[in-house]
Amino acid sequence: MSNPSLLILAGDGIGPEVMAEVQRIIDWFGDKRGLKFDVSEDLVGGAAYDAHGVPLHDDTMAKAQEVDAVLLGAVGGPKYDVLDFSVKPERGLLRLRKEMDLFANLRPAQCFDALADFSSLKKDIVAGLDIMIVRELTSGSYFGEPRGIFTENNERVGINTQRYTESEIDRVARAAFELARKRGGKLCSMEKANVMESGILWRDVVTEVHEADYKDIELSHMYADNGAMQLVRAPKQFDVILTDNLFGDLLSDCAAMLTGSLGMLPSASLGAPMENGRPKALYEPVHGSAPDIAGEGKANPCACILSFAMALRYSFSEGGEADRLEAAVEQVLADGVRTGDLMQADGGTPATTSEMGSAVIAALDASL
Ligand SMILES: NC(=O)C1=CN([C@@H]2O[C@H](COP(=O)(O)OP(=O)(O)OC[C@H]3O[C@@H](n4cnc5c(N)ncnc54)[C@H](O)[C@@H]3O)[C@@H](O)[C@H]2O)C=CC1
Ligand SMILES: CC(C)CC(=O)C(=O)O
Ligand SMILES: [Mg+2]
Repeated sequence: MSNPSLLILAGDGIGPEVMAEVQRIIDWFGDKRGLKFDVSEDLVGGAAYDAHGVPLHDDTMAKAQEVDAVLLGAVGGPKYDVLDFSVKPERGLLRLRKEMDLFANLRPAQCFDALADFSSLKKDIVAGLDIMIVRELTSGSYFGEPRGIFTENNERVGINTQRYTESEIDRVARAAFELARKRGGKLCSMEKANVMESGILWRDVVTEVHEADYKDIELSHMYADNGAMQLVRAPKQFDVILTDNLFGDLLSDCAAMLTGSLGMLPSASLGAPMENGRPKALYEPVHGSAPDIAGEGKANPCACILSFAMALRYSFSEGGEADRLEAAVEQVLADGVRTGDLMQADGGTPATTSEMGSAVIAALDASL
């Protein structure tokens, strides 16, 4: 039988820096655990634009459709801000998400004990925090038509459209209810049903799905603005949060700071099952290309490393190995190893991106 296939799209800014550490960890699993992958690499975002004049080449898109999973670093950067929106780096990522139909974006926010002091909130509010944000990823404001910058009455008008169909809400709601069933049995759905028709439909459909198939789950609804406030007031009231594309983007960056740093947050973008029964999948950190620290060896690779742990769990049925990798990251943090984003007042050991990667590998070795 052939090895499972992985396509690595490191992208821009700190993307290649954090992905280099993940590649060392992939090699470790091959050498030490006999878990070998057929790894190929390609370009996305600004890197693809520089090479091909488009943020995602058709050949790369085709490869992404064929592999068992895609790992992505990050896209974008100030160099590309002047580009027409149709070829901006971020469009490459949006195209991947849309054409792979990765409708459920799982963004766990977990506060490791060693980082409870780094949160923007008091330790007792975040210690032990473990929530899962399920963000709809292929529709809503980032994809709705019409979109563009038009001229009306001699002035420019920028338009984006928040659009959701029942079936789009239904499928992501089911994904979130299934997760809630495996976790704490609680789901909070967030929208703005008070001021948006798409929010009214969202609330209706989530309620219908609940009534039909998930009555064992405790369902609540919350306006997303209150949700943002509750998330920083008392985050442990939540288990699974279900929300749309735009609100999910904002709420998950907000949740990042509960865990200590945006550099800690992984994500899995999942679609419908493939022939092998595993979902179509792309794994990527929640953070972007961090141009302010790119090229300096300062980036925290943990978000990308933990995204690979999610790949082990969801794409390769290797829950035990995912646990091993997550425990290694937790151990390294407990040992006080700190990239710059985690350096505050606890006098930990400063680490570069690659020193953090080496520490995780040492912890993996110690786990054998
Ligand atoms: N999935 C993706 O590829 C995403 C791409 N972007 C793009 O990235 C570019 C920069 O966007 P920003 O708004 O600055 O967001 P960002 O997430 O790149 O950075 C925000 C802040 O967090 C810090 N940060 C992020 N990741 C870090 C890490 N691993 N270790 C240490 N510090 C980290 C950065 O230094 C910066 O101060 C833009 O072009 C944006 O469109 C933004 C978000 C997601
Ligand atoms: C396409 C991305 C740049 C949007 C974003 O910030 C995200 O998905 O987290
Ligand atoms: Mg974002």
